[in-house]
Amino acid sequence: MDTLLTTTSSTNDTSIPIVDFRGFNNPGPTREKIVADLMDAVTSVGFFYLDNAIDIDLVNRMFDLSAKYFALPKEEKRKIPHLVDTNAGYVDVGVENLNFKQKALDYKEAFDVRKANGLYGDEDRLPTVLRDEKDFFIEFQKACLNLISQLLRAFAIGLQIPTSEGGEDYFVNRHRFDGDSGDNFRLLHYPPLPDNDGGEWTRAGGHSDYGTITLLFQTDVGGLEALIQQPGDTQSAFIPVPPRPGSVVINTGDLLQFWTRGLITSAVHRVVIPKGEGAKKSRYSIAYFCHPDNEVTLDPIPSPLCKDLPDFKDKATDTLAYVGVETFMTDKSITALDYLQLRLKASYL
Ligand SMILES: O=C(O)CCC(=O)C(=O)O
Ligand SMILES: [Fe+2]
Repeated sequence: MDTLLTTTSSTNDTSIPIVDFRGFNNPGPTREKIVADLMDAVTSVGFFYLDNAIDIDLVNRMFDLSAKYFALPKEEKRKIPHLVDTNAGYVDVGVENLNFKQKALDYKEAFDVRKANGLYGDEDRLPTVLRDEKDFFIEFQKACLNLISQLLRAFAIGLQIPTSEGGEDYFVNRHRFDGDSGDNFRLLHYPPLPDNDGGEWTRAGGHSDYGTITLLFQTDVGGLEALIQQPGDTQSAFIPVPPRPGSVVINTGDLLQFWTRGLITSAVHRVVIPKGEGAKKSRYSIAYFCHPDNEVTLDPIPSPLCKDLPDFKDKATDTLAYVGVETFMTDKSITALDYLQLRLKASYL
């Protein structure tokens, strides 16, 4: 599995912005440039690659562990089934369909760990292979959370949140490290399609992410695509987000879109089955879905950049209509936890 992050795909032919995070921790012109680049990326595309952001050895080790977990017999994995109430446990093939409007089901399996009750979730609901590596598991999640808190600061700076409202700590104060939230750490495996299966499958149906931001680690097998409207184009189209070795893919989720009245985009994305021989290869990915503390609401934030924007309902509804969840928009004061549950209930069988 050491070769997982060596890839022959190229990122040259994608319009996904690439941001170098080196130097973010020192206030000054480099940091200002990084913040401006991030804001450009999330207000246009909602997806970007972040270079020099996380220790890639940790990521490779987590992929090794993930492969070990998914290699377990199905009966073993099914002993800890996913429960929607806690959003934790094993998700079998076809059980979660990220786009319930489309006919094709998601040919993937996943293991979800929640942040409540400690970083590693509910220990008694961790399979032995993961429990044996508890310290590493926590170290990895801490590395993700550390990167996330830097990004949350970057967005608060970029959105010019007034000091009286918490300034650069605005989002960090609502994503407390030890708070209970919908944070979800997810190992994903897209197995090769069996020959002559006859079913109608995709890898992950088109959807937007439900939280604040998502960190996504990919291996050498591509297939991730984001729905984007390029400058000058009248319509959106899916463009590839190929693996970029050493880099993290980051996308902004629905909550940032609601909070900023649509200034920040929550792009619809999907994972398609590669054509030809590629379909015979497993794809592994790892996601850290960052959510605010459960009680935070979807109301707009105090940013001068979005205070005069029209109600974001139309733009947000566009995204949500794609997956069929538009009705709740009449009530923006629902909490992040309510919203998460609404989206989960819509996607699980
Ligand atoms: O596996 C991937 O690359 C993306 C998965 C994804 O978008 C999700 O689980 O929300
Ligand atoms: Fe996603």
